[in-house]
Amino acid sequence: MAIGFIKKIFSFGKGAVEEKPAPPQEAPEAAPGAETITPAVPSEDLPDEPREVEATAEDDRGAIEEAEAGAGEIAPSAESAADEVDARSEEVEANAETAADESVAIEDESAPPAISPLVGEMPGRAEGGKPLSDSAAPRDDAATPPSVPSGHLPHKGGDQGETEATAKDDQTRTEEAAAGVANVAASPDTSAEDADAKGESAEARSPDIAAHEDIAADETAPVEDESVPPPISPPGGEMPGRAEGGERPTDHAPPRNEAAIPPSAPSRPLPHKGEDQIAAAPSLPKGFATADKRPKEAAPAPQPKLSWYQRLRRGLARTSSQLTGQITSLFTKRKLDEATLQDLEDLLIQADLGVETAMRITDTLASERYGKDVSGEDVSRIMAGEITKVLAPVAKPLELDLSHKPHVILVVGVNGTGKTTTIGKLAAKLSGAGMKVMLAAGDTFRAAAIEQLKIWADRTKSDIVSSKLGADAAGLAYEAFQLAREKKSDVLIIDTAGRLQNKAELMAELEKIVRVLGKLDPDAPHTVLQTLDATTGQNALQQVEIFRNVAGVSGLIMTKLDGTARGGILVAISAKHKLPVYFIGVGEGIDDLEPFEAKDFAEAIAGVAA
Ligand SMILES: Nc1nc2c(ncn2[C@@H]2O[C@H](COP(=O)(O)OP(=O)(O)OP(=O)(O)O)[C@@H](O)[C@H]2O)c(=O)[nH]1
Repeated sequence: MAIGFIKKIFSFGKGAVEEKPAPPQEAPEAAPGAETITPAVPSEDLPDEPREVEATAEDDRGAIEEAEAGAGEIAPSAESAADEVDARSEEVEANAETAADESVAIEDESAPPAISPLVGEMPGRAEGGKPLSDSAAPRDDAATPPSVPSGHLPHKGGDQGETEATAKDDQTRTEEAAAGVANVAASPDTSAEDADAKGESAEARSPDIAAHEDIAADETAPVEDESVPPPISPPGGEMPGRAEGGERPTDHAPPRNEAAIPPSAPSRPLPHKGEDQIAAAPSLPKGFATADKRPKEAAPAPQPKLSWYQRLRRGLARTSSQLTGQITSLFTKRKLDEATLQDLEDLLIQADLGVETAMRITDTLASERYGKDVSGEDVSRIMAGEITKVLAPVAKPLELDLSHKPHVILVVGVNGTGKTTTIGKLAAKLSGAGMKVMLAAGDTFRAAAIEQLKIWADRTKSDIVSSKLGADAAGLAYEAFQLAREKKSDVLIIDTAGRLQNKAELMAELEKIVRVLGKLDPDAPHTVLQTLDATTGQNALQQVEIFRNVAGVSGLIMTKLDGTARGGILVAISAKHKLPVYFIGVGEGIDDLEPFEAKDFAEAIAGVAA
């Protein structure tokens, strides 16, 4: 009986193969030695195109055994449905024949009957993709694919040689086949069993689905609960003004009578759960809203950026506080006499103000207060006045002669004094005013310097001329000048490598740059800017001296006055060299460059209250 049935089942093979070709040809060799059939391989693992199959005899034997076992199981019920099965077999055969016409692969296939029937007995597939075995949960998708592509089946001996199906694939297919047998037997019998199968299917998916449903149920529950009016509306009723976001209580609702307020009266109709939730939300957020509305004193307020003047004052605070502290202690309970004046002069010189400025201050103080009591405030006021007198003549704007096209600015200075940064700041001001600016990366010693200037050019929308590392800086300056002329730039700013003023070779190179520029225009460079680091102190005086001689420095910019500056030196430099001081740097930002103001600077150094 079982054998006869299997034979019939075999005849499904062709049709079934069309739907789901199995790894067939090895099947005949299958011996009842197969011990296990591993869980199905997901359909994705099944090759869509012919691929090498390497089936082991053991696997196939397993498949056969499984199939037989399946058939055996089927037998009792199948007997009663034998006619239907037969009819079904014929149907499938017919389908198989049709498929055979359509598929050469299947025609050629020497699929052994033992396999085909198993595959063919996947009614679900044959009948519209119903899962092979609903109970084969893990297979689901894997079992669903109606067929292994026909190309997967070995057509010829050569194909067999090439086929290398994994044991897993075979086991999968075999398992499917076995399951199919069960289904075939069951389905003709009663549709009730189908229903059962579906029931199983539902059960099979149930773990997942049930889990989802549970979650859904869990999620739904609170919604349901939230939609239950009593817990929500009482707060609304109790605090009508707050519950509904400030809505006034209804006229009929006694303002403070909780019992009189309908427990479930929402402020507006809630057609469905979603809105219910939204409507319910105000009752919860009330607490949160209150929390949100709490003053945000906990969050640290962002520190407002100090003005440039505040930064200047802070930067010069060390100088000024040290100075004023010493001055105050000097003049406590002392009348102004010669010894006191000498002590004051020493203090001012130590503060880098220079001998000349120190003497001006003491002379003025003596003329006003000699033999009288003197307070620290008196000294600070006089000091600020005298420093202002020194600085005022040098506090000049940077003049640009735009008839030059371009006005060439050469920037020089010791390493790290802020040349490149200052160039960026200047470019920002100029291009911001609508001028056409070109930058030249004349610091060819450091790759980082070139990159740094490129970034500044990018930020300030300036043109940039650069060359490779180690290139001749003078040559680059020359080319940049030519290019700036061609492009009709208003201003060309040339960066140079930082160099110590005592390095003769580097200073000679700087000289060469100036000379080369002069070949294109005798007046070029039209401005030679030297940057001075305000934290340097006395050394800055010497720097100016030497750079002025070598490069013809025509103006100064003091940088880093926002740091622990020793600004007194600028007074000494100004008094001695009388070079214009155009700007001061008060930070690393693009806007942290301020025109130099003598009075501000003087008062900051003298510690006069702002
Ligand atoms: N705080 C502060 N830092 C500044 C100021 N100006 C420049 N700097 C910083 O000083 C450092 C050196 O600046 P650069 O512009 O690279 O100096 P440089 O003269 O071009 O340096 P070299 O190319 O080595 O000669 C950088 O970290 C700048 O951000 C300023 O006004 N204030």
